[in-house]
Amino acid sequence: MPALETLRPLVLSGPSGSGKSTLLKRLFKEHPDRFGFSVSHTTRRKREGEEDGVAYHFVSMQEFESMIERKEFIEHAMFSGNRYGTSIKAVDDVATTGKRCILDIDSQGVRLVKASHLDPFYLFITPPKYSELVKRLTGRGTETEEAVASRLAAAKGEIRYAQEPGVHDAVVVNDDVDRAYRVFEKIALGESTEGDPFPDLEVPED
Ligand SMILES: Nc1ncnc2c1ncn2[C@@H]1O[C@H](COP(=O)(O)OP(=O)(O)OP(=O)(O)O)[C@@H](O)[C@H]1O
Repeated sequence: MPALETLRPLVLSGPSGSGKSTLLKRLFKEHPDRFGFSVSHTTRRKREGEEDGVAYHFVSMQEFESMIERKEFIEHAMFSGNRYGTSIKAVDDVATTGKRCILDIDSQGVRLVKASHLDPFYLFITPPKYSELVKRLTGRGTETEEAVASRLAAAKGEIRYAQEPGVHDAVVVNDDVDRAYRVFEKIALGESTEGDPFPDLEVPED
C-alpha cells in the first residue's frame, strides 16, 4: 500500500496557459496507474453507451439537491438546465483504488476546496513571467483574440490570489518544461513537497 501522503488529493491550479495540461498529460503517460480524476455527479440524461459511475454518477434532480443540502459537494454548477458537481466522496473513492486524485481547478475551486473537509496538497503552476504567459496563450492558437484577452484578465486574478500567503503548499515554475516536469513529478509522486521559489512575475497594472 502506498504511503498516505501519496494518496492525499493533489489540487493543481494556475493561470490558463501556465502549462497544467502539458504537465498532467506527461504525468499520466509516464505513470498511468498512479493517478486518477474523480467521477462527477450530473442530473443530465445518460447517453447511449454511458455507464453509471464511469464518466459520471447519474442522479435525479431530487437526489442531487439532497446531496447539496447534506453538503456533500465540494463544488457544483448548472449548465443548460443540468446540474454537475464534484463530491467529497468521489475524490475519496479515487484513493480507495490506490491512486492519487488530481483536481485541476481554478482559484474559485481552490476557495471551495478550502471551505470543505478535504485536506489536499495545493500546488500552483506558474509561468516564469507574465509576458511569457501572453506569448504562450497567443502561440497556442486555440483561442480567438477576445478569448485570449479574457483568459489573461482571469490569469491576473489567479496570480493575485496565489500571491496571498499560505494559499499554496508549493509552486512549480514552468520555465523549461523538462525541468518543471521533474519538480512536478516528485511532488505528485509524494517524493518531495519542495517546489520552486515564487517568481516575480512582473504583472502589469490594469
Ligand atoms: N515550459 C514551457 N515552455 C514553452 N511553452 C510551453 C511550456 N509549457 C507549456 N507550453 C505551451 O504553452 C501553451 C499552454 O500550455 P497548456 O495548454 O498546458 O496550459 P494550461 O495551463 O493547461 O492552460 P488551460 O488552463 O487554458 O487549459 C501550450 O501551447 C503549451 O504547449
